[in-house]
Amino acid sequence: MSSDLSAIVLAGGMSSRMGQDKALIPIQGVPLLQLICQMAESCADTVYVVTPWEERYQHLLTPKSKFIREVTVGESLPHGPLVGFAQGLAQVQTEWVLLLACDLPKLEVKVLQAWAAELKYVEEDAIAALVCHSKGWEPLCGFYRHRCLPSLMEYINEGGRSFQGWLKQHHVFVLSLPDSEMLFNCNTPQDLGLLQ
Ligand SMILES: Nc1nc2c(ncn2[C@@H]2O[C@H](COP(=O)(O)OP(=O)(O)OP(=O)(O)O)[C@@H](O)[C@H]2O)c(=O)[nH]1
Repeated sequence: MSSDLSAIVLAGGMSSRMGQDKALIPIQGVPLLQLICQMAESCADTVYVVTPWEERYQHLLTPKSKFIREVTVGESLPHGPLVGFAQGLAQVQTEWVLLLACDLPKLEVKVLQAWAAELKYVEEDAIAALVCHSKGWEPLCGFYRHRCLPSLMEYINEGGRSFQGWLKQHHVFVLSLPDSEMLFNCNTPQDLGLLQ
């Protein structure tokens, strides 16, 4: 296991609320998925894009990114971000993984890098380092220890599909909430309108 950091970017959602593929929406001329991969590259050695649709995103790959093809596991795709994350994590070798959704247009490199620098202070028994807000943990913009995989698989195999439900069973290190809107999720055409 390497002590370096890798990143997983999830790009297997249906974007049903947006009505068009969120990963392909240009933000200042750059497709959102590509933008997220560029940000992830600023702190991770390798960026893994977990998706069932490699062909659709082939042209967006950045120099340090590669695909992990998501497969069905007895249920039709999409099976949700928790299963997508587990399939990605099973292929990754680093001690820590930065997990990112592909719909975070206000992500900030300097905050990701500051958080990554804090990982050396995370208690040994913590399985993740995440921001906590009023609705619970922010699971799709934070860090996970690779050794959370057995517990994650057990939770999934018992039918669990909720990050909050799984995280509730564990100790999680609290990352400082950024004093910006960088966790803004772009889910709907109205959200997109707020960006312009
Ligand atoms: N790999 C993978 N990623 C997923 C899956 N479901 C959601 N995601 C990703 O998880 C992140 C958050 O997704 P959501 O906004 O909750 O769901 P969505 O399917 O993209 O959008 P809606 O259909 O509007 O709910 C996005 O980066 C999605 O691409 C999945 O089954 N597999």
